[in-house]
Amino acid sequence: RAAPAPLLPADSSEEAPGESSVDAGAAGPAEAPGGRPPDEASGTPAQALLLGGFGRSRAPKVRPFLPAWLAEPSCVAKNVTEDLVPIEDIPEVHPDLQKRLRAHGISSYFPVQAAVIPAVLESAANGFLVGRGGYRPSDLCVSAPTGSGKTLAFVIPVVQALMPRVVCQVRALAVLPTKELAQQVSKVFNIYTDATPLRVALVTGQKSLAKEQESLVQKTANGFRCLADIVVATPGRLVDHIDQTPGFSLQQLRFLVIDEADRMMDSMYQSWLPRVVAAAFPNDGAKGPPALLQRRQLEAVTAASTCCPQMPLQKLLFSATLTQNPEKLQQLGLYQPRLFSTGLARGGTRDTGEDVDLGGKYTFPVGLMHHYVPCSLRAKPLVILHLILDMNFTRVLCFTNSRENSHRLFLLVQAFGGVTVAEFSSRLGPGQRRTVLKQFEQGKIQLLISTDATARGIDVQGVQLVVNYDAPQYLRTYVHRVGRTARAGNTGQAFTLLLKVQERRFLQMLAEAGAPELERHDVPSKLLQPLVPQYEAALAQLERAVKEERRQKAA
Ligand SMILES: Nc1ncnc2c1ncn2[C@@H]1O[C@H](COP(=O)(O)OP(=O)(O)OP(=O)(O)O)[C@@H](O)[C@H]1O
Repeated sequence: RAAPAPLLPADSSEEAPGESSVDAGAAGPAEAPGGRPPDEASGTPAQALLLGGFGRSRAPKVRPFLPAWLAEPSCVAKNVTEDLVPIEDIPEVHPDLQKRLRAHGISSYFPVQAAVIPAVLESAANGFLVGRGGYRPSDLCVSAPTGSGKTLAFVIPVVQALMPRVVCQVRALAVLPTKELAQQVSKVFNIYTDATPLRVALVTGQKSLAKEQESLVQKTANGFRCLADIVVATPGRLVDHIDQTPGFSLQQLRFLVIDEADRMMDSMYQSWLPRVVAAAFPNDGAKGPPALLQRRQLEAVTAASTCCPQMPLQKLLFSATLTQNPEKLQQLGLYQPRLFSTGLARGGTRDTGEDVDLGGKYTFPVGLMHHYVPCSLRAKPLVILHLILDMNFTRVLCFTNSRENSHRLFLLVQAFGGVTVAEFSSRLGPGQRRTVLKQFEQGKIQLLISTDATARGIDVQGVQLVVNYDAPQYLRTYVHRVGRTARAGNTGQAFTLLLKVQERRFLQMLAEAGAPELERHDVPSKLLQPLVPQYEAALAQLERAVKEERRQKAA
């Protein structure tokens, strides 16, 4: 079996954990040190069949060759407790916004904010209609750990850049993968636009299309009036409005924020971006002399193309797990991109050929402690009950890999009693999901059992513990799940329950990602024993509940 060497191993473990560790024995001939072909290096004649020598050795790791902007990012400190920048040290931020920040208990910027806010403000230094010196500003990509304050890193400069606008038009669009996340981001925009004339609209499908249309445009005697400066949307609903809302125009769009950018590039979401970009340019193409500041589809940058200032469409990408795969990033059509990163750069640059290794593949919050619990399939529910009942955690977020698993575990814990428990998955309607999250935030729910619907971006204060009841399949999923705790400089714990067969691959996947070593946490059976009688009664009750649900479904 000759496995081709991965072109871009930087992303491989994300898609298929463990596959990056191809052993040399199976991988076929690899190049020997010094670049000689293997036969020559070993002195073995070509075509010779080697008997014995079955020792395994690791195939040399292929280093990705990255474009300079990816290989040489602007480095951002990752410790949000140490590298704070007092608000007054960034005087470019409008005094009203500074006041608002203080009113919300923020006296210093986190490192990612201190780096990104001035960069975005600089690109709008001459007003939002043209970039500095009339040139189109760079698109920005930001890769920083979960809970490091990426939301404010775009909210503050976008609000400030749009504050002097005279006519209401959609000038900023933030696209997020889920309704809950979009709602969370629109809340933050609302806080900072509150005392300004700017209006924020949320389009996620939580309300009817007609209701959302009413918040976007108003019919007038001679056309339509725009009612939103900033639109926060999920991709599907956004495309619905592009197609079906008369008068909804993105032709004045100045900022396109793509939060959770790696997720938004996944195949299921891909088609929304070309639709938005097409909607941001005039329909009549590039024929005829352009009107002042009229945007034209980007061609080669030449003296002629830069002499007519046009309103830029600047893309701002954010994620804790931003891909380094240039092919994936290319789909976004980034313009002279700039990367801010807390430790992503690896790979050679064309100029120096040197490696820039800033640590692991992704960075984790400094206050996060990672553990794993070796256990059998049967003991899993007991282990989670032990963690909650005996270790006194009061706000626990527990992830499973499917909504069925979430539901059953929820029914089981509920039947066991003694824990306030709820589930969160697509089984619930949007309204119910909102209520559950609110109750969890208010501390009314001790254990929230969830699918990956809450794995990304959701910012719930005070989560002390994340449990991976089912081990996540992908590295990215792990990063986001455990990132629901230890946010904004707080500490937190993450426990992953691992079956014997999962242990080696999982630990290897995390080691390759640069996660701090997972501490092994054994739960001896004598600690679980006292829970067994009540647990068995709960199992019997679960069986009855599942049968009843099946009966109701069939009826
Ligand atoms: N400068 C600051 N000082 C104190 N708290 C802050 C600051 N900036 C942000 N926060 C708080 O930190 C928390 C995490 O911020 P945010 O949700 O923006 O993180 P994030 O980097 O987007 O995380 P994720 O990758 O999980 O989406 C929020 O509760 C936010 O209010």
